[in-house]
Amino acid sequence: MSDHGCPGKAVSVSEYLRRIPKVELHAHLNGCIRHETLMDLAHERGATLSNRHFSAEPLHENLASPPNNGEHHSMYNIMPRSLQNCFDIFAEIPACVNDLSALRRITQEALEDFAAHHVAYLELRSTPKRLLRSHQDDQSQKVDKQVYIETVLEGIRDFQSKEKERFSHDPVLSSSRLPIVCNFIVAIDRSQSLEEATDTVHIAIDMFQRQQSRPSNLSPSIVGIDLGGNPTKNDFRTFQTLFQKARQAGLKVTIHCGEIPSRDEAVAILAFRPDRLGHALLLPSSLQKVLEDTKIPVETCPTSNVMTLELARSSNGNLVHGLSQHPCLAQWLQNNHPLSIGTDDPGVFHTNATKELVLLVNTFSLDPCAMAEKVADSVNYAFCNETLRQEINAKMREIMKEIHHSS
Ligand SMILES: CNc1ncnc2c1ncn2[C@@H]1O[C@H](COP(=O)(O)O)[C@@H](O)[C@H]1O
Repeated sequence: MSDHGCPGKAVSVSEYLRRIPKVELHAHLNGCIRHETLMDLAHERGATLSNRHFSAEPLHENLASPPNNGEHHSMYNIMPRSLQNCFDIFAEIPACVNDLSALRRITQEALEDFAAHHVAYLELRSTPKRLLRSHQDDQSQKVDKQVYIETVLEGIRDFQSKEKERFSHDPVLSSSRLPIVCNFIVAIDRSQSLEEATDTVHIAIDMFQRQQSRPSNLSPSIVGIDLGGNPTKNDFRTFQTLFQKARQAGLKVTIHCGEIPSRDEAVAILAFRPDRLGHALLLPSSLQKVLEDTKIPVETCPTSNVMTLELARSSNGNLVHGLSQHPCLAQWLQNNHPLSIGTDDPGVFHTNATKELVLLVNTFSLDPCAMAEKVADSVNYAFCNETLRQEINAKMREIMKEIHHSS
């Protein structure tokens, strides 16, 4: 171990980055679905998934010339995942996740996967939908969007109590990671109508206000509202008064921004001063300056950005090469802009919370310990209350010390 408490050569950088406690603030529930789960759900529901996007082959077998060194397989990705491909994929998922049991399963598995990568604090987001109670039910039997949110919250609560139970019986587990704490962000899909979005925001405000009357750090909470979905559809300004209303009710706001060049919309988003921004990629330089001056935290998602901006096309899917072409990350890192590092859609982009950090460290030759600090700092941009923030922060620092001692 070196003097400042960071690991020496006892563990590899990727193993060190796997062990450290993480904060995930940008993950879409239906983007987290495991490949096998999607296949199972499609099979059970008689849905057909397109071969182009859901090939059953393991990823590296799709490589034209797979790299020899196994360690580097995960740093390549040549599945077609342009922005359009992503939204084609999202259009196929509702036929598979069409009932509450599927929703329960994907919620449990998403938490399991983040916990396996030592995520200590997670803000999961999802667009509430009208689903069937059971996929065998008649199409007319759909439950409302509030039941969708309640089902996800219940799934989180169940997972957290199972974690608590496991941690109380397993001292090895307790010394290796923290039990995951998860809150929920209600997502608005911008391709939906204003009427649909209004309905969702009203449900979110109503549930949020009821939750305020019985505060608890043990139960998952609705903490914020997000605008996402296909950026070529609609505009933030269509929904702005709704976001204003949500903010007045006390919900935090995060907005997807700059996934395609769209100057006027970006001006309006920045003037609104969201609590966080998703991606913030293709802003004109004058607006990048506004972003940096206002210090609005950015939820950056490295693999997602490389794929949707198609930055690895010329390098046979080499993510490190792709990320080195990122329009703003190098500058944000250099200027110490507030960042959280997210997976976005781990099921779609074949990524996980560890891989995102390895990719960043490899691309920008970062010190892994400085990376760990940056990740821990990002709890400061979480939408949770101060008590919980401080509690998680303190626990993360404590377990980081233990990891440094044993590395
Ligand atoms: C690739 N970058 C992205 N940009 C914008 N929106 C995205 C996204 N990735 C995911 N979503 C949004 O999240 C939904 C899937 O999860 P939920 O059904 O809500 O759980 C997508 O349909 C889209 O609206």
